[in-house]
Amino acid sequence: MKHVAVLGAGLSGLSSAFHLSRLHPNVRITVLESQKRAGGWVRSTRVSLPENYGSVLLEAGPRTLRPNAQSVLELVNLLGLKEQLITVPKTSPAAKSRYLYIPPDHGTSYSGLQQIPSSFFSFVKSPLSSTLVAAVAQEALKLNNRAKGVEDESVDSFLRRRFGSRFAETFGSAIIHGIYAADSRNISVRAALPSMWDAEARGWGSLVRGMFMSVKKPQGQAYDAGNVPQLMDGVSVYSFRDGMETLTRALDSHIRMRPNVQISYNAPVTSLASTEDGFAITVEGGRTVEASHVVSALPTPILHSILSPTLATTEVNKVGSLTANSTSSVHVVNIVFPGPPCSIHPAGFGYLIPRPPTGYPSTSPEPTNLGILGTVFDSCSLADQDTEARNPHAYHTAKFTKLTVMIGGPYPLPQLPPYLSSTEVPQGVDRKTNSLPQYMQTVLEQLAAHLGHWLPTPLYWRIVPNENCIPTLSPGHLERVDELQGYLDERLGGRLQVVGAGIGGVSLGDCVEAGRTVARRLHFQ
Ligand SMILES: C=Cc1c2[nH]c(c1C)Cc1[nH]c(c(CCC(=O)O)c1C)Cc1[nH]c(c(C)c1CCC(=O)O)Cc1[nH]c(c(C)c1C=C)C2
Repeated sequence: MKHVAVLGAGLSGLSSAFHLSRLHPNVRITVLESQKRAGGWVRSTRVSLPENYGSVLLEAGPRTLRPNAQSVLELVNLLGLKEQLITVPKTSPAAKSRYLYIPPDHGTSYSGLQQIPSSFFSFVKSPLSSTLVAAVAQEALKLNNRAKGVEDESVDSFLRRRFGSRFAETFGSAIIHGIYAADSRNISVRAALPSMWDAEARGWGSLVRGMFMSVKKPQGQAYDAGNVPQLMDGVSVYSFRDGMETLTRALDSHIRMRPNVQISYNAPVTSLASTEDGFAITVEGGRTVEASHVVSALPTPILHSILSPTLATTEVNKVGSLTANSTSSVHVVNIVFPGPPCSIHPAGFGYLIPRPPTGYPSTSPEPTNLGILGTVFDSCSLADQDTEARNPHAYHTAKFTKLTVMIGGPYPLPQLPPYLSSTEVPQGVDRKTNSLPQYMQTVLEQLAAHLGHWLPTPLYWRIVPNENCIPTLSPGHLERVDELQGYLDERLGGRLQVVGAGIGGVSLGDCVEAGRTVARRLHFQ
């Protein structure tokens, strides 16, 4: 019997195991996960609030999905999750109103929270419009300035080349903070913005021209999504009543029930060696698993560390690209304030903060600047996760407001306080000093400065350190992936497949799609 070992039970590993078990019911599948749970960076927790505030659903990682990822809609259908969906309409403020926070020392004539123009009214009002209009108008008239033979470049250099430096520094750097928590000068444009790269080529050097030219859409694959795509009509983003972990928990439970799948938790892989007819996989503690095929959904540096010691010196170079990308670490700070969202922040998605004009500090953060990348106004999109806030007028009437501050990425990470949540602070300490840890005091001071007003003492807060959570897909990434997969296919006959955020893209949709594709790519004679 053929036996596939899936390494890692984050979303990519779970999706691989799910689709493998569906497509190949006669193949044995073993999932090896280093942690005590599946789901990787997707973690949703319901926390009880003090007094009579009820409970709140908090996300430590990704919080929303976009409806364009067909492979995720398929999972929603196949796993029976339709009843648990929470959708955010395109007409809601959370979809329409997005902000940039421009610090006073940014070198612009305007500062503070500025709405990114999305309607005629906001366009007339927003000082950002002048930067946008000038950049877009000039781009359409600019000659082709992509140097011959250039196969990739950074998002920053691409946007600078086409839209000018102000646009790249203000919008480009902020968007890349929101997706990769990284410096836009280190992110591959072909990996991050492939449609823009293609539009430039299509429009004889102009993205704006290229956007107006029709593209032949590739024949869509058939996804078994039932009526879920119809439920997504007019939807901007979506999640689930019990948070994003609904998806990974459902995958985990489904896979565990399949007769051909076995999942081992607390089973970190320490070595992966190819043998005559497959692989010998060593798990911490000494257990060896023999498999005919391997799907690695591990972070690429970890795959490198378990694979390279088993290779000959000449071969180690060939898999060197597994360590070519660095990773970003982010402190996710969930805060719950008493009072309705309208008393805390403007209606909208949240805000992103561009890169400082002087660049990122290289040493530990200044006491007054923790390196905030942006803030998400969770109550505006995900209030339905919290019973007490679930009503159409929640923005004005909810008892509490939840938001998330994102810290770190290209900034040096601040030192964590001794207590990582308000419930961990020993009662005596809190009562005596009646104060928050310095870290949280600074977060609240900075947040108040961004929002332009005083903030009440939070009902609850927690800091979740996410070490190395997002790979920085640097220029040349796609080419390196092609070379790596080519080498592995040639050397191992396609029996080792590599998936995951560090290979096929960092969005949840990318991860699910990669698992689906790998199950179709593996052939068992
Ligand atoms: C831990 C923090 C994360 C930051 N980025 C990601 C995580 C998990 C991953 C990520 N964020 C977005 C995407 C794009 C995919 C997509 O939805 O198409 C990815 C891969 C976009 C995004 N960023 C934030 C939110 C709420 C979203 C969701 C979609 C949307 O409505 O646009 C907020 C946010 N994430 C990070 C920061 C610094 C930040 C700041 C507001 C880092």
